[in-house]
Amino acid sequence: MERGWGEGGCRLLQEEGFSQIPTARPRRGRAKLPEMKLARCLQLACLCACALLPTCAADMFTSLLDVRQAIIVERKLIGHLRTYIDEEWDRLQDVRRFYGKVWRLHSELYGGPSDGLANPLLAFTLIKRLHADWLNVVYSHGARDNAQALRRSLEQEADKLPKAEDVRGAARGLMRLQDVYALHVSSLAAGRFRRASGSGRLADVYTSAVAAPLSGDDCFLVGKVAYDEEDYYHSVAWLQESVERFRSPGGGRSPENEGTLEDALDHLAFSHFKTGNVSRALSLSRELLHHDPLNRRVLRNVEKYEKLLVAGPPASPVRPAAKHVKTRDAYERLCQAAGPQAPTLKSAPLFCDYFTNGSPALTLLPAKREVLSLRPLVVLFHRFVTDDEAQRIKDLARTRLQRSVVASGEKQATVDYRISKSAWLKDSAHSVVGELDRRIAAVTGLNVTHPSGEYLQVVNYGIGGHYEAHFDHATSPSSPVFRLNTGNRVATFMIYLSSVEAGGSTAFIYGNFSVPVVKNSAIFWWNLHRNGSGDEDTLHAGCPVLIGDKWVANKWIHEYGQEFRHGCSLNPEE
Ligand SMILES: O=C(O)CCC(=O)C(=O)O
Ligand SMILES: [Fe+2]
Repeated sequence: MERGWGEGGCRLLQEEGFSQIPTARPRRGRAKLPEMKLARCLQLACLCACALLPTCAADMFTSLLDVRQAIIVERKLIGHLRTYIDEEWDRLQDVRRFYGKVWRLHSELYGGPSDGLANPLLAFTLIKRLHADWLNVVYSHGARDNAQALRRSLEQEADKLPKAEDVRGAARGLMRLQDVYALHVSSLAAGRFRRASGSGRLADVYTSAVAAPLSGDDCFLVGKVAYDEEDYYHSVAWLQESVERFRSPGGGRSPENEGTLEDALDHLAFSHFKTGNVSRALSLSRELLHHDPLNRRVLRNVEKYEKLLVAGPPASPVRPAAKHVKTRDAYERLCQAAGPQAPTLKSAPLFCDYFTNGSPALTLLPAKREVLSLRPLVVLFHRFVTDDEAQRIKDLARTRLQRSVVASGEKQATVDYRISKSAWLKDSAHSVVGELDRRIAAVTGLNVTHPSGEYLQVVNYGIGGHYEAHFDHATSPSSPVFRLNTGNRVATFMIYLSSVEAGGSTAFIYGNFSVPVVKNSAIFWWNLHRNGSGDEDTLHAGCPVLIGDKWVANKWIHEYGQEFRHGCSLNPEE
């Protein structure tokens, strides 16, 4: 929960003389003023409802459980769109019938060899048509009624729709996966999870049964999120993909798109300029002028780029410096290769055994213990819970999940470096919680009843969900960890309640190993030395989940209450 370093502030872009793209661009063909007001009201109504409901669509991207709810919403919308299409289809069939009738009259009777108007019936119907029929067709309420019904059905789901913050969070999740797993962006946009190997060849990191390629507009949105945060390293990569897709046959305009080829070219050009690649900024801006020759801002930029242009190799974008993870390289290496790394294996006398810890509770069914590391001491317990117990715990947590927080001074805060939702379960929630407490007490030999042990914290990760390098123990005396008045968190017992298809390992940065997510197993480690000081070797992280729905449960055990169970010592090495 504690971190030794703070967050960087944010800065407004002020580039002398160059015109950046205005941020609030109107979206084509959508949300005219009254509708915008309605959408705003709906958002406010949702905010009020969210304050009252335990689970709401807020921060949907931070938990896969909430993303699953979005599937239900979209399924409903598909039904409403089907009805709309059917109704509109019938309406257009009627319009077509009217068109056919009038067209036939003109080609066969009015324009024919005999004078059609000589027939008073034809003269009458012409007068009537022009007085009423045409107006009824042209000013029909059918189209409006159908569109209104469709809008109403969307508005009914308003409180369950993702917010701008969710789009940003989901896009940031994709960029995180790109970085931590060194994924090749073109492959990712094509729906494949591949990494460039040393020889430059692409190797599959994960092969998915169904490829889900992204459109030019999908890539535009990811690039735009990066662009808006002045992260031109990511915006260049994603906007380049967007431009290529928008340029390809059939990749152009669609009613559902947020952006166009011109938007992508505009943002990509400026991103290149910002990363020092003026020649690319110039060529893209010229391409943009083909589509939008009178764009004064782009014309001005082209003039300036031409003046700035110097011969020489263009600069390539540099990945933004890590704000949070000082140990980023080690962290990413460990996330990419789950399991013990070579040096640990050679030096440590690691072992596994059946372990009773002298406890009668474990005599008949000993724990399957595997010592993963000696420094820090990390022990894995295989099959610590059953499938049913894991399911029960997740079900209990489901309705209580809230965005996870971390200690920030004396308070708690949501941060980008921990993306998950979590819930606290008391042992009164269900007998299974108390049963797990008893089992944890038996294998650790520690007192885990509240307040010597915190309630069970159940965590569900979101899109690219992770928890960057941190200590579980408090590193500052003002930390909320001390609110229980039972000292610091002396040990952690963490249970994996799910498996994942790829990613999501627990990486011990200084221990130089990572523990893959193995469903129903649990890991235990001491956070404090026996003299009460924090053990820096326990710096650890939850790697981003690449594919899957990761659930863990944390039991944090405090110092007080362990006096006769875990001896103290003045030796700082112990
Ligand atoms: O999810 C993981 O692998 C680690 C989680 C963790 O360290 C925590 O919740 O404190
Ligand atoms: Fe942790």
